[in-house]
Amino acid sequence: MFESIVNFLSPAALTNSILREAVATAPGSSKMMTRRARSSLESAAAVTNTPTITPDTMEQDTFSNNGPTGVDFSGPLLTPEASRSETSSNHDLAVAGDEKPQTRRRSARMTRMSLRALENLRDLEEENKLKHGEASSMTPKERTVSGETLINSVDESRASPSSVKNDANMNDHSWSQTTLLRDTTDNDENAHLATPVSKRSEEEEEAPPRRSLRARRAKEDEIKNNDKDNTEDNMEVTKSTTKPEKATPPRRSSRLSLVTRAAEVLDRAASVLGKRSRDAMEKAVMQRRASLRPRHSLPARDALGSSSELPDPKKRRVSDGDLQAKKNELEQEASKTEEAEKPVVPQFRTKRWLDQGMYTGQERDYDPRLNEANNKIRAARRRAPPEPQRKLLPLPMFAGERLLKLGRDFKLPFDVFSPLPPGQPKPDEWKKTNRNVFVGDAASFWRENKKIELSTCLCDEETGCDEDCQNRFMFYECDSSNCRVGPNCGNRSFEELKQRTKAGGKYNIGVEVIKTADRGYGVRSNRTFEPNQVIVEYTGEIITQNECERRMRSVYKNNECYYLMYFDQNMIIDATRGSIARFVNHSCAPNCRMEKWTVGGKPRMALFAGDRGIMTGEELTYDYNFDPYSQKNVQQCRCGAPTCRGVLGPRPKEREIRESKAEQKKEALQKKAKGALAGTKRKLGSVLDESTSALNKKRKTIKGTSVKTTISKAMSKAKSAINGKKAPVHVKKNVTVMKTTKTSKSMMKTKTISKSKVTKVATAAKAAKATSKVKIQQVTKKKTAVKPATKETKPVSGSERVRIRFKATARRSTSFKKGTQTLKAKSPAKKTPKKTPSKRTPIKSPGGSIKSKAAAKK
Ligand SMILES: C[S@@+](CC[C@H](N)C(=O)[O-])C[C@H]1O[C@@H](n2cnc3c(N)ncnc32)[C@H](O)[C@@H]1O
Repeated sequence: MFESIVNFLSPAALTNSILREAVATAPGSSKMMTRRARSSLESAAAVTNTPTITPDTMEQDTFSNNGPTGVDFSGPLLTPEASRSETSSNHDLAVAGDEKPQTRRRSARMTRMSLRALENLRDLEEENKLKHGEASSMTPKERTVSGETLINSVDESRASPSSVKNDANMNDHSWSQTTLLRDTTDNDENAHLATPVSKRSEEEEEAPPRRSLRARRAKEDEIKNNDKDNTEDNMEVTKSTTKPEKATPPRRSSRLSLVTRAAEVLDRAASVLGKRSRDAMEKAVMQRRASLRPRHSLPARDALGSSSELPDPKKRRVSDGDLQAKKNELEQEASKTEEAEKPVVPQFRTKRWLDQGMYTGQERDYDPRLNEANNKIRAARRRAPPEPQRKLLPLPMFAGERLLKLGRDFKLPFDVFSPLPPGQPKPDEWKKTNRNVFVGDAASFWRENKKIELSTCLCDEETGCDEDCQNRFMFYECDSSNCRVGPNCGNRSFEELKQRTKAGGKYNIGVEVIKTADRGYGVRSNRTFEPNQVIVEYTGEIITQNECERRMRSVYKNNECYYLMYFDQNMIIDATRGSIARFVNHSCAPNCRMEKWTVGGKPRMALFAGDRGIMTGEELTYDYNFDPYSQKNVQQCRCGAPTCRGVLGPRPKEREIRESKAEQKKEALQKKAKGALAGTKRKLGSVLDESTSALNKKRKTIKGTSVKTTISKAMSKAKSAINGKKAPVHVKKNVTVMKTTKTSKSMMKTKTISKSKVTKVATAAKAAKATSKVKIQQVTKKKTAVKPATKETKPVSGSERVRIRFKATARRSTSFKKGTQTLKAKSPAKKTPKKTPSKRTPIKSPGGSIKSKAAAKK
């Protein structure tokens, strides 16, 4: 292999070899040379720009010009020192000019081969001369210093086969570096330059074999035969060097590297041999000597820390500064790699243990009227030193002095008790309003009832406004204008609702929308409600009947759900845009009631808990008292109650009865109206228009009685009540217009509202009973002096006040019965809807419908 490389790399050496063969084939005549050999030499010289060593030139050079050796080679190459110096020099040049040191080594080998050939020639010459009796030009001493000696000396110095392999190792450095750099992170041991090639190279450096020329040539032939076979393998190896893990056999890569290097060196040798001058050589030698430095200045192999930095004989000549910089660089890379490989330790948040559970608010100065955020702010303001955090949950019974003294509703979080199922949809097309809004003509049609506003209950602070409260009977909410009890009054539901909802939060609002299985959306409670406690107000747009019919024809004609409800004064409340109460469904066995109350002189609707109260998570329902007005609008009821009527509204049989009775009434009224039009005196309460509206119908059914008569009757009843007689109560028989409810209040209303001519007002009896506590003889004596309460403007004495109240109560009781007539008489006819709606509207009546209907008649 060595020989083949030498021949391959050095055409000059090849030339000399051929020359030597030529001479050997023609012993005895140095000048006799075959034409073939000469042409070979000339062609070789042409390739290498080397002067052809023909016998002529050889004779000229050898014997005339250059002393004993007679060859124009650079002197230092002939000694080991010179050889080493040139190695260093070439290396330096290579570093400076990006050249590789192999160039120098091959020139040395070429020189050696040339010398060897020249020595052989000289030996042959000598022998010829001896044969021909010529004196040898060489001294015996010079003969000993023959080509072999020089070759040996060169071999000993550097140019041994091992050094060639070492060169191969150098050539393979790029491969080794690539591979070993990759291996650095995997295995530090691999980081050393302990590749098989380098190891072998080192071993051979330690004990370089002295092979004979013949052995080398034999090996050369053998390698030549193998070279062809290995060429393809070498190419594959080149590709495989880019693969990180698959390290190719070092021998293959050395060959590959040698082949590539050989191609480079072949070109370089031609240029170097042709251009290099003696001066340049001497200069290079001088530089090389200057660059020699003691080996101990190099860092230890281990200290380099990376296989790519492990020094080989050439690398050690890098300056200390470069090595240090390289070392630092590698250390930084290693540290980066270590950092990158460090496992990421997740940062866990400190667990915050619960110190309060379902009994929220018990451990704090908690105001249930405020929400959590405001309570925190409040607590922060009031709390001077920070309270030590409790380690244990306190028992509810030891909730604190404040709880024992003041008391507080137990609040189980509704979402803990009954969480909403996941994925609950929310109604998207819902426009919310929490107050009534008058739309269109409704504002001009509607007016406050100032008379009722002046009603004042007779309750005192001891009893509060309990079930006997006069205002409560009348569905009037107490306030400062009609009640003297104050905050302890129990008849201020809407005020309580206002304060509760103002605090905010789901608990305070108390209801939330849910999606039911088969009835669309519904409403359920977030908390418990006591019996008859207000839950949520029903608000929306207040519209006239005409507007309602218009909407039904155009806007809601394809709707399945209607949010219409009778309100007040022939008005309808449309909660299509309204409060959350619009989602409350119907049930034939409801747990809530819808009631209309007068608050501050204005009617308002609200949902109240039933007599059983409401538990957390219950769905809220009330009886729609639905009046479909048309078979087409009848809807199937899915309330699931055992007493379910099957449809929204009354049972079909009931409805038929209702409808037939309504027809009869209608006909009777029409007859009366015709009679009136024919010249008969028209009575109050007769038909004003031919509308088939339910509201109109209601008005038509009530016959008028004079206020005077009513008052006198009420007074007589009051007297009899005072004297211990029971006031006669006539229960209404006709249920077509009004429906009864289960509450005592509504029962009372039911009794009071009747179309009977002798309607007796239970409230009058109640009021009379209340006034029986005071002496009312004066009242009876001076009853003609009683003035209407509405005109009372100046302060009056206590007895007078009682008297006035009595009269007011009597007037109210008559207004239930005949208020409609009064209002009709007072209200302008043009404001009353006159046209009969072509299509009846399915409108709900509130649970407290009797009262609301009564109010509507006023
Ligand atoms: C005021 S809305 C109630 C809220 C309605 N469920 C929704 O999704 O908007 C009245 C409508 O609800 C439906 N509904 C209410 N209660 C029902 C019941 N018990 N059975 C069947 N449908 C009912 C009817 O379609 C009715 O027209």
